[in-house]
Amino acid sequence: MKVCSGKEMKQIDETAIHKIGIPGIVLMENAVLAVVNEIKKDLQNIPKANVVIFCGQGNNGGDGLGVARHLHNCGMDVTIIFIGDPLLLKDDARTNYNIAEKLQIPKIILNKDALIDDQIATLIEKSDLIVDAIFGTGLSKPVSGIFNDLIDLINFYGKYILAIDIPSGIDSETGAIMGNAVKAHKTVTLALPKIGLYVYPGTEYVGELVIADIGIPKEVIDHAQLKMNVLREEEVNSFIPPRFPRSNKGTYGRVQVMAGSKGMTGAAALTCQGAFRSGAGLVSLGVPESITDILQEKLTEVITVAVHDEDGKFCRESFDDIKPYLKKATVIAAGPGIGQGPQVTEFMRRLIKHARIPLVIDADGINAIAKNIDMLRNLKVPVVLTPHPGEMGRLINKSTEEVLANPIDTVREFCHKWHVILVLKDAKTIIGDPDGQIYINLTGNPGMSTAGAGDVLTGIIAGLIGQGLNPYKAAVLGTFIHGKAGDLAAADLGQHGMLAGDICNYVPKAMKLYYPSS
Ligand SMILES: NC(=O)C1=CN([C@@H]2O[C@H](COP(=O)(O)OP(=O)(O)OC[C@H]3O[C@@H](n4cnc5c(N)ncnc54)[C@H](O)[C@@H]3O)[C@@H](O)[C@H]2O)[C@H](O)CC1
Ligand SMILES: [K+]
Repeated sequence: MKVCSGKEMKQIDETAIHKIGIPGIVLMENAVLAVVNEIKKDLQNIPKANVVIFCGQGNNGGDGLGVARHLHNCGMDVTIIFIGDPLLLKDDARTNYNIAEKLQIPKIILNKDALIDDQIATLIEKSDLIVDAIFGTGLSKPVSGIFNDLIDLINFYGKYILAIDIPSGIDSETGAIMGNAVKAHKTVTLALPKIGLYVYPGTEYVGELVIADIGIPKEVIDHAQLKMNVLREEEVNSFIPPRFPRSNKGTYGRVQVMAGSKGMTGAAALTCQGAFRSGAGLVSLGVPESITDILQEKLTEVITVAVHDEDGKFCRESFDDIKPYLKKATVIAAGPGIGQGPQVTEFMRRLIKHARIPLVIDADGINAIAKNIDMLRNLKVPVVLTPHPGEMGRLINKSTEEVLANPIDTVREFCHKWHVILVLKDAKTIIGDPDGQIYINLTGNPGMSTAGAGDVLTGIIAGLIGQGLNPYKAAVLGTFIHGKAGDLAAADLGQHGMLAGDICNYVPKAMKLYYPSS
């Protein structure tokens, strides 16, 4: 599903109004009715519920004023708290204000210099529900003064809070908290979800997210050519590579894994298992000679190929040994547990230079690239890199903090510059492609912060590419399934003790949720 910034939403809104001819008040009324619908569900067991609606002087406030009218009509006890100057209201918001005034819905007007007295606190304390319609996508500067104090007060009483479009105080494009923000239990976002609802820290203020259709034509949304996306549960099935009744192991690809070093055999094993668990037909593991026996012992289904070894690590000559096997493979997964050093870097350089099938590169494979970024020049095949923020920082000579301060732009710029697919792993993993498309992943949990989880992801993505999925879709689906497997593992075992191997073992069940015939 497409996701947008406030600016993009405004543009879409204007196209619907001015080019298509849908009156703005129709869109606002659709928004209002969607919010009212949610409120009725939330308050169904409370007769004559007490609702306080905080309204700003923009269109978000206009939505809130419309909601006040409908709830008043249903017999609820509604109070509007309007912050700002009613004379500055425009168009549709003014219309809803005038209607509320004619209906004499109880209202308190606070100008921006007003003092918040006990009356407001008492109203909040007595309420069954608070509606936050102070700011929506039009938030343009940090929240201060009376707005800041009101937000503190709204959050203080622990009442059920429903935010319209986006909790007031969150930047719709970056998810930044602009000084202070309403901590909602539910957010009803209008038309398309806003980026800031999915990105930290804003995402922690959203509560349950409801996406409300307000009648903007599909054509208008398509025309906007939005680049931000989330993969929603109902879309997953269309990404999963099919199983065919008449097929054999060759149908589902051969993944060539290059992983492991002395003391790091587990990384190689998990990568191979990740590939198999996501549905790969064959997995072959190229591994430094001295640790081959250990991996043969660990891995029953995997073919192992011993390659030249220097101090238990891959080296320049390892590539010559693996070259004949690359001809038979569909995709390469390289990097987990390979360690560091000049020989490892040289191995990675040769692998990237000569590969003629897609590559998925993780961990020390990425560190090798960071030492010699020129390896990424003139790529002839799709390359998927799966860095965590630290590895990402090394790729672009920035600190982890700098990467985390702006993860989406970081991904976008790197993908564009180097023509690669990037999976920036974090609590909300971001997946970018060279054309500027970005997915924010919504699955996963803190239990997945455990050694080896990344190796499993590398294997899953490679396994999906092996089954014929295009590498970007494989990166998006692989990240989603990896997170879902983690969620299933956590549901069964709890977050504290789950292991990377558990995540791997739940991958088949995670895929089965979206491909039930398997
Ligand atoms: N998605 C749609 O198609 C529809 C959205 N609707 C709603 O409209 C808002 C966006 O409305 P807009 O008027 O552009 O902005 P806001 O209401 O968010 O606020 C603007 C208002 O607030 C002032 N302001 C901004 N930041 C601050 C600040 N930090 N301190 C004080 N004042 C501030 C600004 O100057 C303006 O006066 C969208 O979110 C939806 O809720 C439509 O109702 C339906 C169609
Ligand atoms: K709001």
